[in-house]
Amino acid sequence: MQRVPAIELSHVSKTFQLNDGRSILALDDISLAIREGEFVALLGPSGCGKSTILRLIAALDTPGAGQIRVEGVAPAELSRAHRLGVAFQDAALLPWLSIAANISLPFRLAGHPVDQARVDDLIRRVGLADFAHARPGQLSGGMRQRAAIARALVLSPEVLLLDEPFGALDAVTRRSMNLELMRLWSTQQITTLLITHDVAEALFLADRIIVLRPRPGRIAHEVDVPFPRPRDATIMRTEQFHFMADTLTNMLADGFDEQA
Ligand SMILES: Nc1ncnc2c1ncn2[C@@H]1O[C@H](COP(=O)(O)OP(=O)(O)OP(=O)(O)O)[C@@H](O)[C@H]1O
Repeated sequence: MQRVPAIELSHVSKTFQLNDGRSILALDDISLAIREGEFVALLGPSGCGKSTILRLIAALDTPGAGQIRVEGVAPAELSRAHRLGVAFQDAALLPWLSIAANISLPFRLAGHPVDQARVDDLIRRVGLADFAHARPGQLSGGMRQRAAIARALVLSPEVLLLDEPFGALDAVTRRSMNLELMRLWSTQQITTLLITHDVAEALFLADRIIVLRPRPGRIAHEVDVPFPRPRDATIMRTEQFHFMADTLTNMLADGFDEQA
C-alpha cells in the first residue's frame, strides 16, 4: 500500500491584494510531497514565497487555489490538535517568562498538564540546563533559537516547520546551531520543512532541497542530497559538498538573471 505523504501540496496558488489595488501572485501552481520522516529544505531568494508556503502548511493562512494535506488532514485540523511544531527566525519567546516556562508554554496553550520531565529533557538536549530559570533577554541569539526549537518540539509534533531559525545569527554560531539541530533531529527523525537562504545549511541538514524562484513563486529545481546519515561537519569539507553548493548557488542566480 502506498503511504500518504506527511505533507502534500497540490497545485497551490496564493495571491495577495495590495492596498494600492495591485495584486501579487506569491505562489503559482506549487505541487510537492514530503515523505514521513523526510527533512526538506526550501531554498530561494527573498520574496519567492518560502514563508507563504510555510504559513499555509501551518494554517496561518489559506491558499487561493489548490489543496494542502498534512498527515492526511487539513492544516487547520493538525494545528488545532497541536501536532505541528513551528519555530521562526525571531525566536518569539515571551520576554517575561523564564526559558523553562517558555518551553512548557505549548502544554498550557493546548490545555494539557505540563510534562515537566519532557520539558527538562528537552532543555538538557538543547544545552540550556544552566539557563532554565533565565529570561530570554539574558541569553544570546543562538541560545534563544535553541529554546525556540525546544518549544517547537515539546509536544512531540509529527511535523516540524522551521522558518529561517538561524537567519539572524553570525556564521560561526549558525554553523554550530546546524550541528546541534542535526544531532537533535537524528535522535527522532521527525518530518521537517526548513526555510533557508543558506545553501550550505540546506545541504548539510536536508534529504532534499527544493529551489524556488520568485515573481511568481514557483518550484525551479529539486535536488536530492546524496550524503549518507549520520552526517558530521566533515562532509562540508568534501569536494562533492563544494560542487553541490556551487550548483545550488548557480540555480539561485538563474532565478535572478531571469528577473533582470
Ligand atoms: N501579507 C502579505 N500581503 C501582501 N504581500 C505579501 C504578504 N505576504 C507575502 N507577500 C508577498 O508575497 C511574496 C512572497 O513572500 P514570502 O514572504 O513568502 O517570501 P519569502 O521567500 O519567504 O521571502 P523572505 O526570504 O524575504 O522571507 C513577496 O512578494 C511578498 O511581498
